[in-house]
Amino acid sequence: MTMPTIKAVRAFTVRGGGADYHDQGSGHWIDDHIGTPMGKYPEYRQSRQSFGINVLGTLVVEIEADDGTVGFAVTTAGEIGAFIVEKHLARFLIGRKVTEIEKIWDQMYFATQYYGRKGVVLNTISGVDLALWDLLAKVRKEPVHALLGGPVRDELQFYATGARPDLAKQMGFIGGKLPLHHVPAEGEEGLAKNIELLATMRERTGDDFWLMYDCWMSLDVNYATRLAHKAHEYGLKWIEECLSPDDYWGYAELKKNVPKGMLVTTGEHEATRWGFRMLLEMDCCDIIQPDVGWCGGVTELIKISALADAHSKLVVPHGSSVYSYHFVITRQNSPFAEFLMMHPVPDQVVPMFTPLLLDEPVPVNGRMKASALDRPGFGVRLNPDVPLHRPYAMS
Ligand SMILES: C[C@H](O)[C@H](O)CC(=O)C(=O)O
Ligand SMILES: [Mg+2]
Repeated sequence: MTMPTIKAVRAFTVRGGGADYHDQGSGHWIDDHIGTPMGKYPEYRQSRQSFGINVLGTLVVEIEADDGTVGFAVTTAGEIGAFIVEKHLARFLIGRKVTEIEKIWDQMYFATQYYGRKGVVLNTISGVDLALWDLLAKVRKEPVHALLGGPVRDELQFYATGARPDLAKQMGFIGGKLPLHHVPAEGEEGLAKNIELLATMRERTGDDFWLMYDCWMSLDVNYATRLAHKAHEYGLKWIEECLSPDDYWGYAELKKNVPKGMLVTTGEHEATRWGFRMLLEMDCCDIIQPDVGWCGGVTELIKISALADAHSKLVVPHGSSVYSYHFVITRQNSPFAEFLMMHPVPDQVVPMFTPLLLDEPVPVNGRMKASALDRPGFGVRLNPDVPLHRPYAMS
C-alpha cells in the first residue's frame, strides 16, 4: 500500500469548553472554590479562572494528506500552541509519509527541547501526535485502538470526576472523585470541611462505592498526610495530585505516610517518559495518570505505559475523552478510565469536550462498549457550529 504524504498542517484556537475543559461559563462546579496552589492567596481562592486557569483555550490541529484525508486532534494550548505548530513544528510534517509518526515525534521533541520539555510545548506536541494517529488510522480505515494492538476487553468501565459522586453512583459509575475545596491556608476549619464533605458523600453512596479526592497540587506533605489519615475513616480509595508535580521527594514521602490500603495517584501534569521515569523510579505513587493530550500524545504514552507496567503500576489516564478511551481499551495495566463530568451541576452525562466534537461517545451506566470506538481514527468530527480561529496561518 502506498502511503500518502502530508501536504498541509493547520492550527486553530477555540474558546469555551472543548479540550480546555476549565474554560467554562460561570456557576460551573469546576470553578467553585477548588483547592489549588494559588489558594494561599485569598483573592484567588474562590475561582480558578481568577488566576487564569483558562487563559490558554483549546488548540485544534488539522493535518491533511495528499489523498485528501484529514486527521485532527484537540488539546489545551490555544494561541501559543497554534504559533508553535505553524511556525515551528509544521516543517517536520510537510512532505512526510503519514506513517512517519515516531520520527516526527522525535524531531518535534528535540527541536523544541531548548524551550520545551513539559507544559504547553508538550501539550502542543501531543496535539500534533494525536492528529497524526487520527490521520494514519483514517488512511487505513481503522480505529486508532486497532493500530495499538486492539482491545483487551469488551468494554471500558468508568469512575466519574465531579462535585456529586452521589449522583455519579446513581448514573452507574464505579466511583466518584471529588475536587478538594479547602487548602492548608484555610486552617483546621478548612480541613474539617474537607472531611465533612467526604463523610456526607460516604453516607449518601454507601460503603461499596469508590470515593477519591483530587487535590490539584494544592497541599504540602504534612497536610496531605493528615487529610489521608482522617479520610481513611470514610474509606477514601485514593488521594490525587496532592503536591507540586516537581516534588518527587514529597510524593515518595507521602506514599510511605498514607494509611495502608489508600492509594496515592498523580501525573496529570507530568510529561514524557523521562518525567514519568522519575515518578516510577522514586516510587512516588500507586497509579500514574498521564493526560494523553498533554504528556506527549499516544506515541509517548505507549512508552510511559510500558515503563509503568514494568514497575507493576497502573496507568489510568487523566480525562482526555476518546484519546484516552482508544488507549485504555488496549492495555491490561489500564483496567478502568476516568470520565470528567462537564455538566455544570453535574446531574447528567455530557461529552467531555462538548460542544467541540460530534460523535464523542459517553459512558452509559458507567460503561462503554469497545464497539462504540469502532469508527476510523479516533471516531470524532469537529462540530461545524463551533467557530475556529487560525491566528498564524502559514504563508
Ligand atoms: C477536578 C480537578 O480539580 C480538575 O479540574 C480535573 C482533574 O484534575 C482530574 O480530572 O483529575
Ligand atoms: Mg486530577
